[in-house]
Amino acid sequence: MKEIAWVTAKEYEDITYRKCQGVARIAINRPEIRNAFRPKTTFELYDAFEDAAHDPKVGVVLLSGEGPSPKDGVWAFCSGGDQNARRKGGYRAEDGRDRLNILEVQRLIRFMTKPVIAVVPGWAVGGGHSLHVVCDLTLASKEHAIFKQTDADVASYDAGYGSAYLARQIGQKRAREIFFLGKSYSAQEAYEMGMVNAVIPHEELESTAFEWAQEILKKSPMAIRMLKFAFNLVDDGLVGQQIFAGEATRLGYMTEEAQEGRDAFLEKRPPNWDKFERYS
Ligand SMILES: CC(C)(COP(=O)(O)OP(=O)(O)OC[C@H]1O[C@@H](n2cnc3c(N)ncnc32)[C@H](O)[C@@H]1OP(=O)(O)O)[C@@H](O)C(=O)NCCC(=O)NCCSC(=O)CCC(=O)c1ccccc1C(=O)O
Repeated sequence: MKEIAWVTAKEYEDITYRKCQGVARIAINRPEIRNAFRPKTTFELYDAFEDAAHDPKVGVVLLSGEGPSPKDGVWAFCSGGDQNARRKGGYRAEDGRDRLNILEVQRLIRFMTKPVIAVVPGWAVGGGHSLHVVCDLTLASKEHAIFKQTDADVASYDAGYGSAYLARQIGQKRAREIFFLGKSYSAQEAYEMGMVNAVIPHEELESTAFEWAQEILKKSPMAIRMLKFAFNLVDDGLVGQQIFAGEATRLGYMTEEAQEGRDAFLEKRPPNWDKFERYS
């Protein structure tokens, strides 16, 4: 198996952040508690995703979990909100305020122009399950990935992408079963349901994810972002329309016609539209 020459992009406490050949890899690094996230983790995830979103050299992001746990050797992608940090108004941050800021991370994954691949080496549970759902693609460890929704066990409910969008992926009956019963599903079962793209031998999981990213990087970045937002549009309502239309505006800005509009304003003259085709 070829080693990937990851270079650390930034040091954090709760996550790792690396880059290599157009791919960014962000991983939660709290393996002793199955990579549960506290507000600090989500602040760091947001910061790293923002960097990856705006780095012109990055075209694909991998989201994963470090492991295995030094305590018992078990692998995890993420086990959701850290229940130790949970208070009445959300998850207690270092500033003493209670937050639900994983939802901001979900939106960034959803709305960024680049595909995000969930690389699931072990448990994907609760809010960790929702995180894989919101990613564009999911690759799962054949031996260690387990998918489970425990939200209702701890009186939580991701009522957005984690549940309703999951139902768009695998159907209403299956999604309701996952949430209402909270059973564990293997990578193969998750694949058969349609919420996992491929089941990969654990040893090859990361290299396969990297290869998938390299395949995506061979495609037109414009086509990839238009496709991502086209896939999102129908489920994202007016925000989906806004984002897709924003990309259409970007393409419009690239035309001579749009440049004539800008130039005419700057030159304090009426725009000359006559030279542009009025397409039927
Ligand atoms: C993940 C398990 C199924 C793994 O089981 P197992 O392999 O048997 O390991 P354990 O012995 O249970 O766990 C090892 C160790 O880790 C600790 N731990 C595990 N998960 C968590 C956690 N989420 N928080 C805190 N600690 C955790 C566990 O206590 C053990 O510690 P020891 O000291 O070694 O004993 C199993 O661990 C499990 O079921 N975990 C809990 C899963 C869970 O219920 N997660 C929370 C779901 S709710 C949620 O995620 C909401 C967050 C969210 O996305 C959201 C949704 C909607 C609005 C807002 C939000 C938001 O912003 O939060």
